[in-house]
Amino acid sequence: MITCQNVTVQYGSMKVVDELSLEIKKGEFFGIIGPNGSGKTSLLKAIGGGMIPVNGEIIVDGKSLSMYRSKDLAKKLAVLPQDSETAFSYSVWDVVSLGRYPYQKGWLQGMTKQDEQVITEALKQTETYQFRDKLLQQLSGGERQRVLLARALAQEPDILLLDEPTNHLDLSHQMNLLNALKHWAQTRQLTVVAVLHDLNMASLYCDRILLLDKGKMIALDSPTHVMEEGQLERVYGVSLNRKEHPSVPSPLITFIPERERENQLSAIDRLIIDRSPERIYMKSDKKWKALSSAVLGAGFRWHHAFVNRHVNKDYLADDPVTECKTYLHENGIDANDTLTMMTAARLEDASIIRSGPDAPAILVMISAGTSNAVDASMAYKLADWKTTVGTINTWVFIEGELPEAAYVQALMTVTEAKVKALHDEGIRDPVSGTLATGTSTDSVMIASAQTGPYYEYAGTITPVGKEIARLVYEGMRTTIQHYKKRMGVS
Ligand SMILES: Nc1ncnc2c1ncn2[C@@H]1O[C@H](COP(=O)(O)OP(=O)(O)OP(=O)(O)O)[C@@H](O)[C@H]1O
Repeated sequence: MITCQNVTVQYGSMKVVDELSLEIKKGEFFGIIGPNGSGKTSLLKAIGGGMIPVNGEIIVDGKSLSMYRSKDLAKKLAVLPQDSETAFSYSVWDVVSLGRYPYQKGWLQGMTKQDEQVITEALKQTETYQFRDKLLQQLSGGERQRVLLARALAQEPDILLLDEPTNHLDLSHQMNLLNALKHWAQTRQLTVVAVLHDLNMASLYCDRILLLDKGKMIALDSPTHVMEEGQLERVYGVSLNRKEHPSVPSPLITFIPERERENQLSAIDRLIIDRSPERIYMKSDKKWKALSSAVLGAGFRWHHAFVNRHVNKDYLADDPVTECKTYLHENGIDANDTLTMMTAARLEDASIIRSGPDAPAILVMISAGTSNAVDASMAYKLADWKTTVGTINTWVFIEGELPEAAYVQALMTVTEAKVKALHDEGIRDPVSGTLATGTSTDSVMIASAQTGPYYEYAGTITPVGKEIARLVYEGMRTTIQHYKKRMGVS
């Protein structure tokens, strides 16, 4: 529907769009992204007929743009420019009426009933109908933006060109506008070409995205392919992370601010450890990114503080989360920011050990009781609930930067080392009599400071994985030996 063939746009001798060739399909939501000055607006202006390329050709619906009469082009294509115009002394109704100009036959011909219907519909679609008698100057920036969109819609175009349409709009109006554009593209085959600065909005709404840099095409593809971390970092010159959107299959881009000037002490040395029979409490002035199955703060979360709380074997609360928050509150600990686990195991037996000087910097905490030890392969034979709670809680703090996949590998490494330690300590499932692989209520946390060396993987083949495995294995054995000694078993 729109074809650009070797299009070059210049200001004086400066090329701002450089030999660009592309096709935009009917009914497509097409995004243009790129840094400031990369030529997005210039390309949009050229497609809208507002700038004439010095080279190449733009074809709209099989006809060269240069062959269109201006009224015919205005019926086909409407533009929402970047800067709000300053025709402030017009009423909103009059501004939107201008959108009907291409349909008027003579100078003095008034509005037809149909024109009025189209204007009313455009005002309603953009939620500006209530402003129809107001002057443009009486509206806010975002309301004016929506009136100008209504004017573009009043042209009843097949193609809508929008330059940063969400500028000035609050979150709900941004979403409303983009949802409406997407809906019109899908239901009315409206072709939407939008310059967008917000990469996540572009990722969520566009069928395809053109990434421009210095007037050249860097990529033109679906959001999944264009939103490639390295490519965006090169073009925008910033550090960023790509994640997956939690509920739709679109990439999400998050930016990484320049790091705070790092304290001379390592993140592990900055952990203050407060240990008593009632709890093991670690806190830091620095936040750690943790993946855990904790009672409070489970999943991936950032935390300043960590609590491993001892509870009695007969602990029972209808709502352990609320009970846990109350406990923290009563002890002057901020519940919002504190990862919290519980264990019936005695904390006197717990091990807190640190890696050696030549290994990756890691701190491990393990508390363990094994009265409810279980062999996972026999667990289906057990009753759902046993009152004897032991629980092995394992914390691993890693001084380094880990991608999320490495957290999962670290989790496997911890589990493997734990199972081997239980095996070598001869811990058995009291019901089946077979060797235990854990207890029935174990919990685990992997935390990384996200500063320091980058560890792409954390399986047992890697130096960081080897050290995690060694510390967890040794710490687990020591803790279990303390437990056995106190219980008087060998
Ligand atoms: N009227 C003009 N005269 C001369 N140079 C211009 C003019 N308008 C834009 N330019 C230059 O052309 C280049 C491309 O500008 P353009 O507005 O197309 O970029 P953009 O990608 O839309 O940028 P932004 O994200 O800042 O809106 C820039 O270097 C800009 O300075």
